Amino acid sequence: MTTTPADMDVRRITDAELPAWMRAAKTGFLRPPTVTDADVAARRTAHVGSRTYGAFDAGSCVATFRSFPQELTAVGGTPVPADAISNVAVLPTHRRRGILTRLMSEDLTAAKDRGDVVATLIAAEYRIYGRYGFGPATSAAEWTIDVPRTGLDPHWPGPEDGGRIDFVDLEEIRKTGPELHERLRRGQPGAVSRTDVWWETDTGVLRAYGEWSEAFYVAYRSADGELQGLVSYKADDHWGDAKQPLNTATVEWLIATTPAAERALWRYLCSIDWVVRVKSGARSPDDLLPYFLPDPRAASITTQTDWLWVRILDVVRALEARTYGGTGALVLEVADRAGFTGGRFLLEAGPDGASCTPTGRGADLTLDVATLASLWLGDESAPRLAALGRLGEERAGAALEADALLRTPRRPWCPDMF
Ligand SMILES: CC(=O)SCCNC(=O)CCNC(=O)[C@H](O)C(C)(C)COP(=O)(O)OP(=O)(O)OC[C@H]1O[C@@H](n2cnc3c(N)ncnc32)[C@H](O)[C@@H]1OP(=O)(O)O
Repeated sequence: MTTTPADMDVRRITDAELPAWMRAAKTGFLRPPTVTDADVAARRTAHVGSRTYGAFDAGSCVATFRSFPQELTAVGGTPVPADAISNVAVLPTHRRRGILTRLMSEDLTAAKDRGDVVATLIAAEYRIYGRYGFGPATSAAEWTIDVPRTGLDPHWPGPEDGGRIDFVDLEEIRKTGPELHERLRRGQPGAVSRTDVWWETDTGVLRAYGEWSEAFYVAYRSADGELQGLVSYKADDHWGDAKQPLNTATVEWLIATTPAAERALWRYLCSIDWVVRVKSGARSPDDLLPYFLPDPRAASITTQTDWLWVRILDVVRALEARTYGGTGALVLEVADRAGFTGGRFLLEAGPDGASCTPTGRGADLTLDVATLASLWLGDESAPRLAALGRLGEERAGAALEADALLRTPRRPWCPDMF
């Protein structure tokens, strides 16, 4: 007889259950399910501070879910506490019986009780998370650069601006990377905090996710010696029939705190002997990258997708945490089926911040909490959402006013996958 979630044990796992939990997670993600003692030891370290849930049917682990504390940068630079969700999997033998719904409900309820302002995740498929109040809040684009077509001078010996570019070893990355990333994410709406475990995993200290191979790490320092950019990249080994090198360099991540550092690092990647293609990795859709090239068409977008999904758990704190593009007032009627944070709110916003209070005034705009997430980080256009029927305009002109307040001059960006 098919069991339902009500018959199952849905709870935090014990330490002894970690190997079975990992096997279920790998199976759900269609990865070879083998789990070694070394994998378990690494995962145990990686999970410190996490909330690791499982669903058990007659004692065997059939679903996995994990959340951990994170900070998400709001527009204007204030970090808000987030419940970051990852490792969501239900075995194909147990799908579509409501197990994810039960796990999500437990985790979001706990996050709300803890005082997290939002929950965050990167969705495997578009249609999974909207029903739980998540909306796509940032997007990502990946460019492939055809290096010979860029028009860049192949004789380039290094930055013209007095800065320098050097290889960096793993120890140095572990030392300087976190500090540079902190500087970046505090000024980048949509960016999330990186844990020590992230850096240890990236640099091979912690091998919790299977195979690891060392990337090339390169730093850009400005003329006065300040570290302003880091890139991690790998290269393949592809040669043409007539022994021409046709290698592709693939960026694992590139973080930069100034346009000069971005320019220099992309220029560097396009100057490596043997490399004829550079794949940029997931960038902001309005990244400067193509316009660093004399011929921007040499960089074509090869992937464009939604990226960070946000579930607002506290409308008042979320709207008060950010800054706005102008001064104005709007009444928002926010529907939240799950009951965490819906209601009618008066938003009185200005360039330095806002107040958001429950109100009895008539609504200017009506929207679902998931739609508010798409507006909150400044990525979406309110008139576009109105045209799609996702935003109800109760007062003529309110969508345009919302756009002027909420949308940002540069699009938000989350550099991380988690
Ligand atoms: C943050 C992350 O970790 S992203 C990774 C997510 N994991 C995966 O994609 C791995 C493969 N997929 C799975 O493991 C599972 O299918 C899950 C986790 C996506 C869904 O788990 P389930 O237990 O089947 O979900 P559940 O039964 O609670 O579904 C709830 C509703 O969502 C719908 N739904 C669930 N998954 C999907 C999907 N992939 N596409 C469309 N609808 C979906 C169900 O049809 C159901 O709708 P209904 O309420 O109208 O009947």
